[in-house]
Amino acid sequence: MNYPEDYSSEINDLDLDEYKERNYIMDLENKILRAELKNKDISRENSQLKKENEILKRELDKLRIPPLIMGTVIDKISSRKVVVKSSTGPNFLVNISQFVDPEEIVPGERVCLNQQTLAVVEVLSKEKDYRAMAMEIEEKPNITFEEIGGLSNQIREIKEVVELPLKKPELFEKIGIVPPKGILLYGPPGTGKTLLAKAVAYETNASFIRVVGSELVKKFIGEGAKLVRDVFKLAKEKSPCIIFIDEIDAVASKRTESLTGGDREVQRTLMQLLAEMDGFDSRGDVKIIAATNRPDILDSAILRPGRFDRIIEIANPDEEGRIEILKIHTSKMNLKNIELKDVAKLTEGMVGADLKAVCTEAGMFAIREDREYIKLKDFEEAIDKIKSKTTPKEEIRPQVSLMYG
Ligand SMILES: Nc1ncnc2c1ncn2[C@@H]1O[C@H](COP(=O)(O)OP(=O)(O)OP(=O)(O)O)[C@@H](O)[C@H]1O
Repeated sequence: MNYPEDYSSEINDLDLDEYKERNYIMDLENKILRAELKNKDISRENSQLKKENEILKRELDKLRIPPLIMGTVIDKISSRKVVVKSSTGPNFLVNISQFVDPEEIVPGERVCLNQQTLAVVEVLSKEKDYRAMAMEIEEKPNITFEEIGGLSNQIREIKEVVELPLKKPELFEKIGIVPPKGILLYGPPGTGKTLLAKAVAYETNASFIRVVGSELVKKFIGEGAKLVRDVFKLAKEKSPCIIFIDEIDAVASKRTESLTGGDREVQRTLMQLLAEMDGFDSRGDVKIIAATNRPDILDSAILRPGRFDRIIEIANPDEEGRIEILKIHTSKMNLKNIELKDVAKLTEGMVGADLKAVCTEAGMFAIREDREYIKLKDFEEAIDKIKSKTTPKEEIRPQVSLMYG
């Protein structure tokens, strides 16, 4: 069919308008798609930040909770009033907080008192009692030496002084030497001291009890020495057992002349620790591993022979060490064109805990970009992020005179 000329140009105009409109719609659709992707990204980041916020809030709450006083119920006067013998000494007639079921409170029960009001705010069950007593108990921690990077010399030494006496005590008897009772690991935070102690427990089929020095003396006022006694008692029950005392400097720093109340508490706790160590047989199947970031402030009494008489440095990892640690933490990650040597070069000064954080963070960068593999750029960004959060770790060594009393 033939159209008059002016009619066909009308169709062309129509086509052009339609074309423009379609382009405009496509443009809008693209914009919507990009906005949706951006929105997804932001909400993913938002939920990540929310999670981080939750964790930080919980940490803050923990820090805000004032220490509680522990005590034992002696007598129940009425449904909401009891006499409690506090761990600090005196007996108190106190109220039971409305959050506690008064039925649970019977004479002999261990309870926690609020420091200000002295009201009973918590009842400690036997199991909870131990937990609250700053002990973390693991029947058999699931960490092997293969999961620890860059510490092969230290692992060899630990094997000699802890594993061998536990596995072959008769060897020491035959030769006629006494294996060390305790070893002290010292080095910056996050270098793998706890990891090492756990791996020793795993390799020797021992249970693992972890106590934190600062919690022994600060969590429950007046209970430090009793906690130490309980730790050793429990270790004997659970033997073979590794007792791991983290932050030992909190209970074993050099004695000062004038003692405040808090210092006296620390002193009592330290004395109990020394007495417990002196009292047990080094050929037995309880071994003590202590850790500190501050060997320079330790009281020489704890380093005497028969106590912590092996001192092992767990220093910042060197480049080889960092490669080994990175290998461990990236073993399940999908890496593309990455030489761990290059990553190790960029992470000078970082410890194991930082390197683990770098690996996780690099993975997060890939996820944020909806990628299923991780590239070097993710690591570079992750390193920048972790470096901006951490301060360089100082190396502090024990004074030689301290090492041998
Ligand atoms: N040498 C290492 N090899 C592999 N991973 C490590 C190493 N060091 C640290 N890490 C990682 O960092 C985490 C924290 O390390 P760990 O708790 O053992 O350090 P730490 O020296 O005990 O620190 P702190 O002094 O703060 O208690 C470990 O769970 C592990 O994931």
